[in-house]
Amino acid sequence: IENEDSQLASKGGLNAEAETIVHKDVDIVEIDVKIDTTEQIEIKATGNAKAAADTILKEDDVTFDQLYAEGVKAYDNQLWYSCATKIERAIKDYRNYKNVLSDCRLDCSKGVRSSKLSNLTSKFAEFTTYVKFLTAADCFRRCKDESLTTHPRVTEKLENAFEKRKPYMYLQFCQFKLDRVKEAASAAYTYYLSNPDDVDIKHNIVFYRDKALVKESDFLDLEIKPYKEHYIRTLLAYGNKYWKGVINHAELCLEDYWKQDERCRADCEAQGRMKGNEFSTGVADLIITIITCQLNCEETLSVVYTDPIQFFLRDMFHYLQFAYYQTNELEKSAEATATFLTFNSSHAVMKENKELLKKKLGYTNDDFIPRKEAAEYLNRKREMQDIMDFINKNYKWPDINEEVDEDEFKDTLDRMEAAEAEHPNDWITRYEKLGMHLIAKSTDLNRPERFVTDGLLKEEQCEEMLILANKLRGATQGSALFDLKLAQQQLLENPEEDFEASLRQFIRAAEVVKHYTQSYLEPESALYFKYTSIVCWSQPEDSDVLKDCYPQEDGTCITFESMSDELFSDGFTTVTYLNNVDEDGDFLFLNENKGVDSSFGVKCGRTVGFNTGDRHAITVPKKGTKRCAMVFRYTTYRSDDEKDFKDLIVLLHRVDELRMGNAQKTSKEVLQNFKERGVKIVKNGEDLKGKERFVADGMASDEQCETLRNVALSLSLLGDGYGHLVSKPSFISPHTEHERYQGITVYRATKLMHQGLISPYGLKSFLELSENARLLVEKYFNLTKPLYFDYTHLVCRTAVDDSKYNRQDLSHPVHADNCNLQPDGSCTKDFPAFTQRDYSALLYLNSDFEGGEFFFAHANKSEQVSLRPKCGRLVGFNAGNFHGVKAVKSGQRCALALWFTLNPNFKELAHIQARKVLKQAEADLKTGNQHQEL
Ligand SMILES: O=C(O)CCC(=O)C(=O)O
Ligand SMILES: [Fe+2]
Repeated sequence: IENEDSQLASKGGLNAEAETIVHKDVDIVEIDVKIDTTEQIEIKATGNAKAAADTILKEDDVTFDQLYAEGVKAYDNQLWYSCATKIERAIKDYRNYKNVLSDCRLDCSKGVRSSKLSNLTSKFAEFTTYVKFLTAADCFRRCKDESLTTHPRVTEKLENAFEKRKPYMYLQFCQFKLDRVKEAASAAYTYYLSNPDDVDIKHNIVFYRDKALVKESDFLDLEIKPYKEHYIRTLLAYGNKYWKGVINHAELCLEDYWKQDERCRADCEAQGRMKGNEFSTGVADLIITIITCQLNCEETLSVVYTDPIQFFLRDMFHYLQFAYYQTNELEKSAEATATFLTFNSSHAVMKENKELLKKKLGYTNDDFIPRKEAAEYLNRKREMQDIMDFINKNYKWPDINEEVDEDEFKDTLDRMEAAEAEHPNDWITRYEKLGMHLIAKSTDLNRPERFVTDGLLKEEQCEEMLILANKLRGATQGSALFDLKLAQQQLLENPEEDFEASLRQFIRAAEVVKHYTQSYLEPESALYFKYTSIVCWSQPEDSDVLKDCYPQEDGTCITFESMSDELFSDGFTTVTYLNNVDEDGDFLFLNENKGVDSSFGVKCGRTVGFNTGDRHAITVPKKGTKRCAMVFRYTTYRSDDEKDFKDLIVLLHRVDELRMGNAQKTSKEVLQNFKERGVKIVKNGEDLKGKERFVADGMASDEQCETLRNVALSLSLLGDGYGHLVSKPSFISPHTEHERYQGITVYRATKLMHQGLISPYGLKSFLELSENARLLVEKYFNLTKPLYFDYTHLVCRTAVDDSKYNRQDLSHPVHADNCNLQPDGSCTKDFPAFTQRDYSALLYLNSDFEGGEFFFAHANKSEQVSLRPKCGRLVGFNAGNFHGVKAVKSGQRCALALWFTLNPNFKELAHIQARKVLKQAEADLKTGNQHQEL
């Protein structure tokens, strides 16, 4: 029989764990305990009169709250004996108290103990639930009253202290002072297990071991539960190949485990407090807290030392299976096998073991019956998980300001105020969601209107913008400048498409930064561009030119005296960096004494905003390094709006029209051409119940589908280690946790081809299929203006847990691609939707998966018509149509997703670059040249 020996052995017994506690050799001569006693002192608030009375009360009547307070007092007074006994008794009484409560919960829920209300019934359904609560409450209170002679005063703080084993810290010290070193060592160890990060306790343990010479085996966990002890002994016996011992302890471990699990779940009822005064919402939220707590029991109980042990419960059946096999109790071994497999049915080793047992016992599958307790346990766990999955998807969680009661009201107000300060307005919050993160605001930066925000440009946008920076005009004083005048001139001379696209990127980036700035500043009137440029700084040839002046972001260098001391009412500046500068190159906000108020490093996408009159400077980067940024100036006067900016836009349109006009073919011609190549329109708008919709088959061959699928998956083959090249693929789908979602853009694919990780053929297919799709959509809808790629994404969605779950969710919820679908069914064309998208298409690459149908939907999100994807099938539609994707229940669904725009400003630059790179690669292939760096 096989067994993952190494895996089982490496679970680590007592020794392995003990090492982590005591290995650090710290030299301590005197034991040093720091205990903050202030918080315990206030526990004594039971009142002096009562405390005095307690001393004459029978010992049994004193409860842990008082015992603990008295113990701490004795500690303060250095009465070590009293301290040790009081604290020990407090611990015992607390344990007893907790046990009574969970016994009561269990007895009441099992009906072992009845309530005086048990005869109360109602024929009305709505009262049955009430009666159930009433009966349970009555039972619990009576039980508590009967079982506890005196009632402790328990606060949350006190309970936390006991749960975190804080009394053991005192006990440890008092025992030590009484020269009971072994007891002290165990108390210290017990405290350590719940507070493994506590440095003091680690030192003390080292002291006990090295200086007081306490044997490792004498460090006992004084709070250990029987099942944990049996677990440890199971492992020890297993290590010694003492199979009878393994069986004995593993069985005892499980027996106690089931009891502890029941208790743990029952104790969850004490979790959480009811919020608000609305019955249904208060109770419902509480129920969710309870279920969440119950789902955590497995992890809580699997902590034997300081961390949860993975597969603790499941692996007990592995030990049992193996031990029973060794002692030739094959039926029991088979039972353990069956039980293990209910935890994990696809465990390879266990499956092999099962086959072996089948042969030996002449068993069929039906003879493998798991243990009842385990089967029940797992059923319950799955049920709870399903409920919570469903809740997480569909439940309306409380809003912040919903149902606040008096006490909480102030707190809520404070929180709202804080949130308000955090997010100056709603726009900024929305930007944050897009990864644009405000890292410092004016209140942090000492002067009004200053801010620093990260993430305003993506890495690829920076790269594209640097292409423009490379066309910079003459260096004066170490800075060089690119402005829109120069851009226009160059475009006229040489209207290349990639230059055109870079300029469009620049304009778009400028618009984003302007919008962000305006949102942040909330000026009375709108902001207009006054000046837009790209400035790069590097060390000047002659370092003297920077000697008596402060280099500025706009490329100038001025004296401190010529800096303005006043903020302008109508001038604002932003600087958005285009590259990462590792050393130097910092941005500095200055104060009136020439000092630095604050400074920031330079990285792609970071944006600094300030009033144009504000004092600032930069440090010039070290030799050989360039520091580039887009520098924009704004005004609040419309009449000052930058003329160059507008002229450039007009010019770009003209250049584009000219190029497209030359290549235009009629729709009829193009569609005929597609038909001849085997493309068939299989469904039109009428079939699909919507105006601008169609389905075409034959848009890709099996071979092309396969090639594209490989391109889509090439990223995940990379794994880590290419962090500089690819951001980690997002493995969990943004839409559902039941699917993995991997995608690749044209930009990434081009980079990967350059690295030799995707073949030129792969990239070529990617571009060709995209272009065919674009052309078909443009011509099918008979558009009179050219249609451009806006964004192209090759994506696979993979079911992670196969069809085990009866999934209620969608692979992609109903949405439109260019607006925000509102609950009332309307769709608003505003931020953060990609409003520039006019048409969408999906080219499917395979059909060997379950579920995953595409569907068009009504405004209320219900299904209208659905389609099964298959290789070569294309669905094209107006981007305003509502649509979604059903759950991918098993297997992997890959598609080429394409979004198009009629606005040339949003042209996806990556296609143009990719074509260029590909052309070069093909030429190189012919001549046998190596690729050159991008
Ligand atoms: O994959 C599909 O069928 C549709 C995906 C989609 O609608 C989207 O990504 O916006
Ligand atoms: Fe979509």
